[in-house]
Amino acid sequence: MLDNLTLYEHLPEKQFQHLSAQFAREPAYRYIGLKLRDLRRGFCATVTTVSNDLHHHRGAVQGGIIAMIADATAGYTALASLDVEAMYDDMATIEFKTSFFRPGAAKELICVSNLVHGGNRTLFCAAKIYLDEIGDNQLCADATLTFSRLRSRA
Ligand SMILES: CC(C)(COP(=O)(O)OP(=O)(O)OC[C@H]1O[C@@H](n2cnc3c(N)ncnc32)[C@H](O)[C@@H]1OP(=O)(O)O)[C@@H](O)C(=O)NCCC(=O)NCCSC(=O)Cc1ccccc1
Repeated sequence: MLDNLTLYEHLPEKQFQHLSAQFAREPAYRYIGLKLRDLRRGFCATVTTVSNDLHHHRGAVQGGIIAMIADATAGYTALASLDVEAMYDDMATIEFKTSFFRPGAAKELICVSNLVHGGNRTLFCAAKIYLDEIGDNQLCADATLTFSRLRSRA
């Protein structure tokens, strides 16, 4: 999906299984058809098959849905940035900004996200949403997002 994927380490199997199973169960993601494509340490990629139900009146994907895709993908980037010992901690989005460059007119929306900075309590991520394939001419939206780590009480 990306040329420089080797920059990102694979997660330990049990952390990968836990996060990918949780992603697959997320009700809101299932509702819009958002699927996980890759999950590594500090990196996540997703794909959403666009149905007409996601469209606004001009026939492209509604902006809030695009922002949701960025939030979901970056949220899992943040979760996948944690050490395996902390794999049951969670994240809460506390802020994000999304810039829209092109209408979301596509069969698929591909989102790739990476960790920009991970502190003990606050994690900063970036996300890009592409139309159908990854490439500068296909860039639909760009987001920056901030997450607060919720430590597991278990
Ligand atoms: C937790 C914090 C971010 C910071 O709180 P602080 O500034 O330190 O303030 P304070 O301590 O005064 O607590 C205030 C209230 O916060 C809650 N609460 C606090 N600690 C915990 C905790 N450990 N666990 C659980 N809840 C906790 C609790 O209700 C408390 O109320 P209370 O005092 O009991 O009546 C809070 O502002 C918040 O929940 N904001 C909403 C975030 C949100 O909903 N974002 C959008 C969806 S996230 C998403 O989907 C992204 C994603 C994608 C993919 C994958 C993963 C994620």
